[in-house]
Amino acid sequence: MDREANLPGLPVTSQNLSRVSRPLILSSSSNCSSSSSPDFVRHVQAALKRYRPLGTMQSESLRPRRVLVPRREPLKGTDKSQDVVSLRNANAECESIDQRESVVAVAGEVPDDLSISPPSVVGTITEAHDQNLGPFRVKGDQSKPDLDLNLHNGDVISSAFVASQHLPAVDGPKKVQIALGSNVDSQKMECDGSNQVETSPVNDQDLKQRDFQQSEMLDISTRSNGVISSLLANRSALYQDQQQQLMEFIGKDISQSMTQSSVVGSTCATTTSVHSSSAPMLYSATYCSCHRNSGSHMDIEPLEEFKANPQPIAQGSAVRPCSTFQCNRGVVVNQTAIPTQASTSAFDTSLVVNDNGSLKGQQDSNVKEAEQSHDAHVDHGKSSQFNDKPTKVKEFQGAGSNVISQAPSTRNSSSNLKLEPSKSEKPEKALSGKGASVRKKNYDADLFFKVNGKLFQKLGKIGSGGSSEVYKVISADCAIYALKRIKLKGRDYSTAYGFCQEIEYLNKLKGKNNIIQLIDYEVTDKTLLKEVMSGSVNTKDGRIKDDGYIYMVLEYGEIDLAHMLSQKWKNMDSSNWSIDENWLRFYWQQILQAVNTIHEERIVHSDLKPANFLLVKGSLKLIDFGIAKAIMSDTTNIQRDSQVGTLSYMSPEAFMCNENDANGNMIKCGRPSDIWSLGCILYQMVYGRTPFAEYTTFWAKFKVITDRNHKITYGPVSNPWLLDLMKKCLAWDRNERWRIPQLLQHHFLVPPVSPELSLPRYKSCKLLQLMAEAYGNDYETSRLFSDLQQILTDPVSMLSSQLSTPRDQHCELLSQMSRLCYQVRQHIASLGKQ
Ligand SMILES: Nc1ncnc2c1ncn2[C@@H]1O[C@H](COP(=O)(O)OP(=O)(O)OP(=O)(O)O)[C@@H](O)[C@H]1O
Repeated sequence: MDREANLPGLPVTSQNLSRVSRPLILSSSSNCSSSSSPDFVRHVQAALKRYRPLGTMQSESLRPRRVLVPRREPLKGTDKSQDVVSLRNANAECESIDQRESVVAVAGEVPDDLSISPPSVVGTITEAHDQNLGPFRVKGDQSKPDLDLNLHNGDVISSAFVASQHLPAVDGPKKVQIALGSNVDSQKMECDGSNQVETSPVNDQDLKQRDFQQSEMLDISTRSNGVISSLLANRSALYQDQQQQLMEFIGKDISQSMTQSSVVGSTCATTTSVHSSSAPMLYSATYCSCHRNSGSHMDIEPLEEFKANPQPIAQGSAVRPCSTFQCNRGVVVNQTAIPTQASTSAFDTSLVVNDNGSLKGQQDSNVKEAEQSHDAHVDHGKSSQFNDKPTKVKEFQGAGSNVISQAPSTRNSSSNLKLEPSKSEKPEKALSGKGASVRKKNYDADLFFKVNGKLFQKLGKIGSGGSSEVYKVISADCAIYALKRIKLKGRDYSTAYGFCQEIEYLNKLKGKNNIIQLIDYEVTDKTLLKEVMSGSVNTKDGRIKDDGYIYMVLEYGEIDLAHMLSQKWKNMDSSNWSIDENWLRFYWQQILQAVNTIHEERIVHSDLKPANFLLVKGSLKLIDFGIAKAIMSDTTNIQRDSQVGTLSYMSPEAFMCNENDANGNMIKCGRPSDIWSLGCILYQMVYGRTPFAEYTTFWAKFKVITDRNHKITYGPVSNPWLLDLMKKCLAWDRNERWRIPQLLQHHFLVPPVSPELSLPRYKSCKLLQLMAEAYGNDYETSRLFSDLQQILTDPVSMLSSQLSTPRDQHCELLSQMSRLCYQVRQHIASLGKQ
């Protein structure tokens, strides 16, 4: 497809030159014809008349088509001849990319209650992770130079063509025509074989295929239908309306220049031409917005200062391959709506990209929804030039150091790049309940999250929990994070408070290296956050009606324990499995340490399960404090309104929370409840299933777990200390469960030396020494002695911080001692009988 050979070069005219300085390159047909090749314009008009009946606009917009016809024009004051620049799409590349993209969401959660080696689950996550780790290259049509993408499976992938290699040396301004189809499934769009960027004369067919999707965009065809003047008037009005909004938003007096731009916009009317010396930037915009939203229109508009002070652009400043950057691990990231240095290129600063990536022809109607959900295809109104530009520049210039700049891409070049203001610059409602202000998105919400003004590009969905979606994202400085997004709308207030509390806990736990670290967060409903943070939470009835999200930027974890476990079991030959004790010790200790950290902070997690331990750079870290509770200073338990947790890991008291026990005391949850959950996790690590996995319904589980006489079955294990450890955690009576400091000293983690060698340990207690000499070879007796020894010699480590007063703690120690003495007595007695 070398149609560029056929593209007639435009004659170099003074009008062409002057158009370089025209800010909004939205010249009317008449302007076009006067300022450009008359033949060219006639072509355009003829084509539009023939192929753009108004009624077909939407249906035609279904077609993701074409067309980049960048045309070089000389700079003002230069005498360089025009060149035709061709940009190509590579459908093969698109296919590759999209195939990978379809794998994005594979890393979902595995069931909490993992049974041994469920292959499908294991396979899914493993593949996802493996693939994530393995960058691959997508080579497209070899005839098309330099498509060289490093991609991550599961990532939202942006391709980058090295446009500069498609382009002749850029000597002057370029004219670019880009058509983006829309209304098409994005993947289909991107793979659509017709999505070729053709370099061609602007012929009828091209124009026919050009998609003018947005009603407020001036469509040339409407002009051809004789309504141009009214549309122009509308357009001008709309544009002024936008300006008004912007002015309100940024509070600046830009009325004069805005008026000017409005005038320019309206008189220039619509054309799909961009004249700039910085064509790469245009491509960059094209490329960016085309990513995923292949069917998008893009409106490009010059920045205000450019309009106000049109300058020809020096070539050197024009070619700034900054639209995409390649970050570590081969992730290609585009820098979509991120203009670079404002000062260097008038074209840069002139870009306003409206990426109306609606899939099914939705326009304004879907904006609200799209804004609510970044997953939806979104209309991206970008008004960066007026107020957000400095921020954006600041935000992303920081990325430079780690970035391998690439020339702009034409990958998704089925763009319809329109150079006019558009109503599609959708306002983004500030999501606060009251006083919602209107601001405009200056980024592609389909590709980016903005948290506290910082952009994070989506690389893929990691998983979703009961209440959230978690994405892998990359920041401007190329750091990978997990971004947890919780939708507030429709939730009851207490749940929403809980989510905000998670932020509170994570803030409190900052710097603790076995807790996932919160990098940044934003609660769009400021009132809600304020209430939680100030502790003035009055549980309101009803549900949250306003759109609102909680965004949490977190350290990124490679894999969670649930998936590690299923992988482990998958790798074992199930007929001949035996647990790897060192592996178990290694991770069990980390689990204990993580939970110890929060217990020391008087936080009960309440939802401990393998999926909530993440492997971050080789260490397990605890996540998901969504239902965690702080223990009030005057108690050892937390108050819960309802049963919470994940069934398979819920303690008996969590099931019976707030009920009365046999003595009429209210059953409460506290740290022992977490210990029970840990016992379930340990059990699962040992046997590959949770202790009550065979009871599948809620009621069956409820019944058996709350039955104190139910005996948990333990399969044989080679190490009796391991068995003992599980029993210590899964004692039905919460007072009998060991606390974490004890568990960290348990002989499974700290194996005892042989009885003879351990005798000196008992030196401090003659009674124990005597007993150990007599019965030390018996496993159970030596275990009991060991526990007794610990209470006697190191009671401090046994003190439970859950007990508020020293007296309670002493009583508890004595109770434990008497229980142990009783057990020793019983056991020794039984030995005599054997
Ligand atoms: N920091 C992170 N890094 C990588 N993956 C993460 C991270 N945080 C969460 N995930 C993944 O997302 C999943 C859901 O996260 P999380 O448990 O925090 O959400 P949730 O909505 O609170 O879920 P739940 O239903 O368990 O309460 C996790 O199981 C994990 O696989």
